[in-house]
Amino acid sequence: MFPAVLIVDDNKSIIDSLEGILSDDGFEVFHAYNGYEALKKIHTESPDIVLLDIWMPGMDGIETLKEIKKEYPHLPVIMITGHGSIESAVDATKSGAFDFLEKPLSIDRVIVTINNALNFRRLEEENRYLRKKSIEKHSVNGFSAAIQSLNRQIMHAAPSEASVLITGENGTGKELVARTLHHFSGRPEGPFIIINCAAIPENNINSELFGHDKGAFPEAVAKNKGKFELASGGTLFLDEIGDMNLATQAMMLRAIESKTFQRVGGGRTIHADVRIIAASNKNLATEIKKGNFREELFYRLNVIPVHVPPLRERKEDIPTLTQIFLSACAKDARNSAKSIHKDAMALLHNYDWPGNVRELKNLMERLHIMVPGDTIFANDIPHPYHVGENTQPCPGLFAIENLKEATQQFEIAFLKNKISLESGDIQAAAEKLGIDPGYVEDTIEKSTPKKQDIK
Ligand SMILES: Nc1ncnc2c1ncn2[C@@H]1O[C@H](COP(=O)(O)OP(=O)(O)OP(=O)(O)O)[C@@H](O)[C@H]1O
Repeated sequence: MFPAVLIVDDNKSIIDSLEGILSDDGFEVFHAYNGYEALKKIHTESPDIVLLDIWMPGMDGIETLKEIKKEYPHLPVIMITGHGSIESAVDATKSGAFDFLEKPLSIDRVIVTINNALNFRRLEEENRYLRKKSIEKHSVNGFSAAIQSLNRQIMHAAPSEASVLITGENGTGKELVARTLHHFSGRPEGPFIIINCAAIPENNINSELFGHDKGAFPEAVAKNKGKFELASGGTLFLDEIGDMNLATQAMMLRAIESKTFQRVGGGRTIHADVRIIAASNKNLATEIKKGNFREELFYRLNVIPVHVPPLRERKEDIPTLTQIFLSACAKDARNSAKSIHKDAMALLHNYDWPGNVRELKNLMERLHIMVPGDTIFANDIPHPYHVGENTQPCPGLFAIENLKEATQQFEIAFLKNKISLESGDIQAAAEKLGIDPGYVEDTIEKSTPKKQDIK
């Protein structure tokens, strides 16, 4: 398909000559003699680019540009200016014009500028597409009340410039929350820079955070920007902030408070336009009491506290997350997503997930690869996850010397396991085993110590 260009000029001879040149170069060309007509043509012909004269009677080029940008913010517009009207052209670029061309028009420059604008538009579209994909990929998924409330907090906190402190166990999704905050902030186009505070080598920390000038220390053979500077215009994510040493905490506090810093070996004060988001899996209040964390820094970071609960406290999210991860694996591998049998799901439900969502995601990736069929059954789930199924059903079974007692112990463990696979539903477990639910209930009840039995 040929790119379509709309030329807007009240001067017929300019339209004619541009139309001739651009048609010869393979463009589809439309024209309009004034701003009103241009807006209509954009609506009916959907051009890929507009060449717009600044000086026109009635609605002039700048006004037309503003109207175009209101409705079609991504449509590139190149202004055509008379000789000596550079100031208006600069105004136009401030109002969203891609570039300007000065009369008399040079054919080469017209073609180059149009191609630049089209390339830019293509890149922008690609960028928007990738951003959308990335937002989908980075959504904090789950229908539990806890996740719904977390998403509401994210939406409230994101547009503000205030610091956010995210707490939660490993693998609960703290980095994901930080990325989502950045996506929905007022600076989504800016960089998202991560500092893993637990992983920076102590001897290098200043330079890592604030950069260094050439010659600052023997290894500094060239100037280097630190993470603070790299995050300018975007978000700086301080992961595992609880592991930052006290001296670095003091420097960090100074930089956050003054919004300025200096490179190592550099005298110049650099302004940092950075939004701070921090995360910790440690209880910082406890760390303050122990003298490991600066109280002032805590208050600086904790302007908006956000807690991500562990997966064991929101097990109702497991089916949704499982499905999302299996679909993502299938999409990456370009094959179809596997489903999970309900016995396998019961196992996932019984497990406590110490590694939280990361552990669930890793398990799904493994099962997607290792399970040959379309369905993941309970016996496909690796053993550590068979909680309640008890690979060691009755510890000490062989130490029992009485056959009747050993049989009873085994029976109890066996029944408990089947009940847990049915998510606690005795009726369903009994039905599967083809026995009377009353019998199952009695057996389990007999095995449960009564209050008066507990001395
Ligand atoms: N609610 C969720 N929906 C979808 N994916 C999630 C969710 N929560 C976490 N994940 C995924 O789980 C993995 C671990 O999450 P993340 O790295 O954000 O955890 P974390 O709390 O920052 O971990 P750590 O404390 O170890 O740094 C990531 O791949 C993330 O995309």
